[in-house]
Amino acid sequence: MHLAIRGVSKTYANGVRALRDINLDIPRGMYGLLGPNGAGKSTLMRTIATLQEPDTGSITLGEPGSAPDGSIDVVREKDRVRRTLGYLPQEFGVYPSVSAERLLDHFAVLEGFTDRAARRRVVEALLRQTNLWDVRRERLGGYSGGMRQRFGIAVALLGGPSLIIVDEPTAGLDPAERVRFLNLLSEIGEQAVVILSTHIVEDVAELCSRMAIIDRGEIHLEAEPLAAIAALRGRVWRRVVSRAELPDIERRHRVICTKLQSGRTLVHVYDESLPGPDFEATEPDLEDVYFSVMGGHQGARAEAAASRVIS
Ligand SMILES: Nc1ncnc2c1ncn2[C@@H]1O[C@H](COP(=O)(O)OP(=O)(O)OP(=O)(O)O)[C@@H](O)[C@H]1O
Repeated sequence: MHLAIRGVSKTYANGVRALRDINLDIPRGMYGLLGPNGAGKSTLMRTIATLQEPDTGSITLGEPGSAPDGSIDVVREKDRVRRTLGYLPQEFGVYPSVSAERLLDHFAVLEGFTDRAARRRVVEALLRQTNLWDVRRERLGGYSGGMRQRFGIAVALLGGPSLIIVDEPTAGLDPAERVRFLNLLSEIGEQAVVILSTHIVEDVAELCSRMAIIDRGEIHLEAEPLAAIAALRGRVWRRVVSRAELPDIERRHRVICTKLQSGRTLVHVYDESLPGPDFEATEPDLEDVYFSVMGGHQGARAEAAASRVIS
């Protein structure tokens, strides 16, 4: 499976240009769509999930190289997409007084599992896969945020989708739940196209073999995270500074980001060579890539663009 997005644009009635000429190729596996609040992630996710239409552009789901009639036109053939789509929106409601097992069984009926025995098997398998089997009889209203998200994934997986869209799933999860949720996603990514939309850099760093960075409706980088990090190697320098020194550093250097580390301020700057005697080389990570791109450091951008692989 492969999702091809070509020239997709969307302007809302209030004049906000949420998507500007988006072009992406998304292969099987975990794909991270990373960007800040308001970047256009949900707009793109809802468009791929057939919940809204773009003003222009096309989206195609199919096997790479398959006959054109074997692939699905996502904008025009909504019913076909919905049959093979699992979508976990940013917010979803559950019936708080119903148990996970009953509600999943109900959704399985809607999904077309009319044979009772077959339906029980599917529901059990999904509850086990999402690690909810032991709590299947508890009311959903008592579930934690992470348990709810895993229940959402169980619902999304009914019917064996080949395209799964997960919009900002880890916001608000505690660290243990987050790891459990990401592990579940990576397992699913072995069989399907999974698009994870998030503003959390670590989610993408830990999980995704490919990614795009989106801001203000535009794609600023499409790359393999490891290649994008490698492209920055030798160009990121660190220095511990006092808060008073910071404005001067920001004036004189291309600051990628500042972090607090055990109460001290740590600055990362972008430069082709050692920017000064007080700096030392540091191993770049995906946060450096993200903030370099968002900060518009041209060098970083050009380098990262060179690592771009169009599949
Ligand atoms: N229905 C709508 N009508 C008008 N403007 C909208 C609508 N939905 C989103 N927008 C605007 O479009 C832009 C992109 O929003 P979108 O929700 O797609 O971004 P996002 O990256 O998902 O951000 P967030 O994480 O905050 O949801 C924002 O400026 C937002 O205010």
